[in-house]
Formats: sequence, C-alpha cells, structure tokens
Amino acid sequence: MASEGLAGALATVLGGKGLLVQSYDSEPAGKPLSPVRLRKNVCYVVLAVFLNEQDEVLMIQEAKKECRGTWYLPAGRMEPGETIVEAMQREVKEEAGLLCEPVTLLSVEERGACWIRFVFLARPTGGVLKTSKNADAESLQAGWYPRVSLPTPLRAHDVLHLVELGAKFCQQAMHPLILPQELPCRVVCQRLVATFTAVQSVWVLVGTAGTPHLPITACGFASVEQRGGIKAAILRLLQECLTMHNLAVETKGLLGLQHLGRDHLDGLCLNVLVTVAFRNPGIQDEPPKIRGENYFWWKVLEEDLQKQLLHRLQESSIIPLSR
Ligand SMILES: CC(C)=CCC/C(C)=C/CC/C(C)=C/CC/C(C)=C/COP(=O)(O)OP(=O)(O)O
Ligand SMILES: [Mg+2]
Repeated sequence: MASEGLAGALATVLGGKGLLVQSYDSEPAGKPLSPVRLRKNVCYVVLAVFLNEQDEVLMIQEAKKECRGTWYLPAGRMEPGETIVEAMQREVKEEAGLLCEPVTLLSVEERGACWIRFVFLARPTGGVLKTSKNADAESLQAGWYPRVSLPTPLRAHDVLHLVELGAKFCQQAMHPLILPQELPCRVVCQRLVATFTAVQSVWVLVGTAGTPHLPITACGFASVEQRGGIKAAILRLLQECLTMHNLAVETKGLLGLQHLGRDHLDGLCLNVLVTVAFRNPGIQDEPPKIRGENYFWWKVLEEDLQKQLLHRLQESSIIPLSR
C-alpha cells in the first residue's frame, strides 16, 4: 500500500468503517494463535441503553436465580452465529419484548480478550413491552423509568454510569454514530492508529510487512495479557519497535469495530486510536526513533486526514474503551 493506499485505509478507519484483517504484526509469544470461539474461550456481552423523549430509561427486571427481582438494562451473552447487533436485538426482544435498532455503540468494556461487553444506544421500532403477565426465564417484566429515579434494587450499579453516558450522547454526540462492521476475523485483535503529534503535525505508525498498512496486534489469552487487559497487546507491538522507557502511550478509544460472527468466525478487530508521546516535556518535533525495519512513522500531509485526526484526538471524539 503506497501512501495513497495508507491515506485510503486511514480515511476508512476514521470513518468508522472496517478493513479486512490479513495478518498480524505482533502476536503473543508461545503457542500459535488459536481461533476464538464463543462459549469456549471468549464471552461477549451486549447491553442496550434506551432513553425516550420523557427522559425515561428502559429497564428490565431479572428472572435468573442469582439476581431475581433486581433491575438492569437489557443485556446478555452473545450466542454463536450472531452478529453483535443481532445479539443485542435478541436480548432486547427476550428481556423487554421490544424490537429495536441500534443508534450507535456507546462504549466497549473489556476484561482482557476473553470478556468483552458492547454497549449500544438503541431505539425501539416495535414489539410490545413485556409485562409481569408475560414473565418468563428471560425476565420478569420491563418498563420505562425516569432517568433520575430508576427502580431498585439494581442488579449492579454500572447501569448508572451507562445511562448517564447514553443521556450525555443524546444531549450532545461525543463521537460519530458507529456500528459494528460485518467483517470476518479469527482472533481478537486491534488495528492501531498510533499517532505522534507535534505542533499541528501528525504521524501515524505504519507496518511494512507486505504492503504498508495500519499495524495489527493479536490479543493473547495467557494470564499476563489478561491481567493487562487488551492494552497489553498494544504495548507488546510498540515495545517491538520503540524504546518505551521515555514514552507515554495512551489508548484514547475506539474508532470502530469489526466482527462477523458467522461461519465460526467469532474473532473481532477493534480499530483503536492510540497516542505516543515523550514523557519529558520539551520541544520534541520528531516522533521517537523506530528500531528495525518492520515499521515507520508516516507523516500525514493530507490536510483533511490531518484535520480529522487532530480533531478526534483533541476532542476525544471516540468510543470509550474501558476496563
Ligand atoms: C463483561 C464486561 C467486560 C464487563 C462487565 C461489567 C460489570 C462490572 C458488570 C456488573 C456486574 C454484572 C451485571 C455482571 C454480569 C456480566 C454478564 C456475564 C452479563 C451477561 O448478561 P446476563 O444478563 O447475565 O446474561 P443473559 O441475559 O444471557 O442470561
Ligand atoms: Mg440478561
């Protein structure tokens, strides 16, 4: 991929779209990567935040033994063969009785590659709200409740922050509307838009294996990588080409997400925006030196891309990716 191709790839990823994952620039040490499989080595959870014009939130009352009677947002585990959006729509139908469409991903949370939760802002498109008469194993009932007085007891208090995130987005969108892109992937991996900035200039890290491309790091399941969360895979890749002790690396968030879920392809690729900066203050007008031949810093000269990147960085206009 020449610089023209790189510019196209960067524009695609900044636009929340996806690109095929061809290979990995960095892989965990040890055993070769095995494909990820739902119910075997990964658990993905979907959750939906609904807010109506009366500032009410759609809540469901849990039926499961371990949390029976408590209130939560519609949420549940993804099943093999589903896309992320299909899983969210199924959980909402099962637990709240409603048909819905996603508005945007609001947040992605992870506990390493083996446990990832996708949080959507969604809107109802039909169906019938589940009442206590229709209680079943999925939920006891569903209802709309004022955002400032949610029903209790809550199953867990994380709903409070997720509802606030949804409300904030409805008042003022923090990032563009982003939905998962249906593209196949065998493992959990991250495509890095790793940036270095200096007075209105921005560089992006590029992998050279094959044609120049935005580098991809595969996430591992060993306990050392689980402890560090999926950020460990980013640091591994950067350690392979940069001297890290004088650098600060920050994962700013997600530009997009790709996953297929069909044909036993349960992996996914998170397109992440990362900053690399020198720890020591002072004028640093060139990016840190790269060791070896596998990467280079590409100075983004295309005005539109440069502007977009700086805007996304300065305004934190990205989907939060948290642990
Ligand atoms: C999954 C990740 C990355 C984060 C969880 C974030 C936290 C701390 C949540 C609060 C505690 C809680 C409710 C944990 C349950 C997580 C889980 C396994 C949800 C699956 O959803 P369920 O509603 O239990 O599944 P079903 O609806 O499929 O039965
Ligand atoms: Mg559930």
